Amino acid sequence: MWRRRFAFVCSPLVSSPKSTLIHNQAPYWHEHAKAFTTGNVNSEEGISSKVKVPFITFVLGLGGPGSGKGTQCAKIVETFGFAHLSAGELLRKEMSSNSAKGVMIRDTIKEGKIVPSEVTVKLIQKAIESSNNNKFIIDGFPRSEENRITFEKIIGVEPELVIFFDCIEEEMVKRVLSRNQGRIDDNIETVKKRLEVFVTLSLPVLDYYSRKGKVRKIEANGTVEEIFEKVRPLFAAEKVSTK
Ligand SMILES: Nc1ncnc2c1ncn2[C@@H]1O[C@H](COP(=O)(O)OP(=O)(O)OP(=O)(O)O)[C@@H](O)[C@H]1O
Ligand SMILES: O=c1ccn([C@@H]2O[C@H](COP(=O)(O)O)[C@@H](O)[C@H]2O)c(=O)[nH]1
Ligand SMILES: [Mg+2]
Repeated sequence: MWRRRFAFVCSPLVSSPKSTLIHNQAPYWHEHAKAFTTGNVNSEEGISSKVKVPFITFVLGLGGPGSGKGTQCAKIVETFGFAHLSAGELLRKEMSSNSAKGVMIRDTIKEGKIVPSEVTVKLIQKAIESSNNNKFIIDGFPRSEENRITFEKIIGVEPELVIFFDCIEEEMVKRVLSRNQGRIDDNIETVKKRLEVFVTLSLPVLDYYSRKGKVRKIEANGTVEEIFEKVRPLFAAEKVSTK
């Protein structure tokens, strides 16, 4: 499957001079590219411009819990055909096993803390590998600078676009507490901790991408439709490929 996908993956963005592929790192895509492309790799320069890698969009968890990341990602998927990778969902699936790792994930989520980066990145990596899509919207990740650095080291790509759902705290808390999906972290104690983690660990990620000019802030207090009408133009813009 990986071979087949690599043969068809084609993003004008990543093969342009503006490519955000991180040369000198990129071990993950680089290794696959070497294995599955037909001689376009120049080993001295890293990945050549002809090598295709998936177009990746991150939606960061910088809007905080309940800011509407999952809801808006679902609409982006429906409208623009992205594959939705929710880091939180991947972790929740993994935690349902009673393995030591599952228990560790459960305890971490319950405390509103961040699961070790390697665990989350491996789950994301597996999800990308088993997908037939070539563009991914990653919801709620990276949660910290350490997450970001680990992702870039292992996966070897940077996001084209970072959408920040900026929602007032009162509204976020209200939404989370009425979500009613049985999540172990949807209670006031954990929400307070998650908000703290958001400010101390996730905001620096937003700062990092802001300095690179990648962040688009969406005011996320209105209705789902109102918010999506602000999201839509980001994907219609020339810069973001939805092909
Ligand atoms: N604009 C909105 N207005 C009212 N309710 C909303 C809006 N967007 C999402 N919701 C509802 O709020 C709850 C939280 O939304 P969602 O799950 O999308 O947030 P999230 O940012 O993914 O949160 P988390 O980080 O906790 O996963 C859900 O029950 C969702 O249906
Ligand atoms: O990259 C991540 C994403 C999530 N977590 C943990 O999961 C919960 C819930 O995440 P949601 O995105 O809100 O569904 C989050 O509070 C963290 O405990 C993580 O560790 N790393
Ligand atoms: Mg969510």
